[in-house]
Amino acid sequence: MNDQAYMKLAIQMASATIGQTKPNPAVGAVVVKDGAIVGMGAHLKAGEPHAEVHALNMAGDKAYGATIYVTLEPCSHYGKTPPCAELIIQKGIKRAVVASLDSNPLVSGRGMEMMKKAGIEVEVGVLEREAKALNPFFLHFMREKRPFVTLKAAMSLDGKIATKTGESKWITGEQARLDGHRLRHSHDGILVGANTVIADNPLLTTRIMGHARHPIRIVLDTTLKVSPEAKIFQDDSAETWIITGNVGEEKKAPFAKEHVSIFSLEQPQNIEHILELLAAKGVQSLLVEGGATVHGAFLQSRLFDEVVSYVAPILIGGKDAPSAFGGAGFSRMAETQHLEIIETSVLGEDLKIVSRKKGK
Ligand SMILES: Nc1c(/N=C/[C@H](O)[C@H](O)[C@H](O)COP(=O)(O)O)[nH]c(=O)[nH]c1=O
Repeated sequence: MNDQAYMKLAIQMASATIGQTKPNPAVGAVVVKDGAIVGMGAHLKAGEPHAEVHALNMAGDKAYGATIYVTLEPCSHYGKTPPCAELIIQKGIKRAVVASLDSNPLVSGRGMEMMKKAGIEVEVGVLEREAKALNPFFLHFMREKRPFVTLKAAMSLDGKIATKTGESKWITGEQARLDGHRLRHSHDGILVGANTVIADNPLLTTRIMGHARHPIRIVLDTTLKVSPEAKIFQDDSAETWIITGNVGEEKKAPFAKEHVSIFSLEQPQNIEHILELLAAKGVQSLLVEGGATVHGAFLQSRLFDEVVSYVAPILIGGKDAPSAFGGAGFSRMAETQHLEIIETSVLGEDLKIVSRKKGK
């Protein structure tokens, strides 16, 4: 087996732990000595040993003079566990092959530096793209210090998300809706506007799939006009946050529940401030389910990274039927937001289109 084959194995192990290592990235490591695998491991849970520790423990004294393959640059800072770069040095590893550098500018390259200084032969970039695809949200969050934002919309062929009377159940079929729940599972937070809560009274939990993680439910409601009777406040199977303006304590009182938190912002419609607040609360990825007004605000701010569109082969029509992106919109073609389609798939009778801003 060559470097790529061992790195592929490390990537495969890491891919099996995606979601369970939060807020840490999924990482895999393999230790090879004289052409034989003598240690392998993946980071399993935040606060527990990193992938390199598991692999090196399994290798024991065979680690001396061996090669280690890791999907992410070994950590160089004292977190909950001692730095892996130091452990790699102590164990006498001869060569370190790393797929991708840490994207946190504060530590990027430091682990490599430490190992190089200790005389270890280091190499970066083997299967880098595949390794980065393991943790798009974590890498983005470390680099941009704000959540990775996915805008999700389910629409008709003519781009409508509801009829002119507000009906929307259902536009897309079961498979597309199941896929939408997988998006909920993989994101830390799900955000909707007050109008969606009032119109749909959604639960916003991850259902219709196996072991599911519920994202934190976040409602943008500048004047706190939603009802405390809404499902997301009555149902305590997931946390619910309201981001609002400066509203009086008496308005907040009816929402006082264990799983409900209310955050007031000076500018509750400022997407940048909203994302700063969520980043400070450790939200690394945010799924925005709309509706049109909220999607319009994110479009105007251009602070989003991916758009997931589920398109159903139905025509709704009507100039008063809402399209997926409301708000002011752009007046000139030169201002429009360009994306690139990175994935399409057919789900039942519907089409799923995943687009990203260029260079994401
Ligand atoms: N109307 C459609 C969608 N509408 C999704 C809405 O944002 C809202 O989440 C729904 O009311 C579902 O809420 P709950 O969490 O399941 O209770 N999403 C879809 O994928 N297809 C559609 O046809």
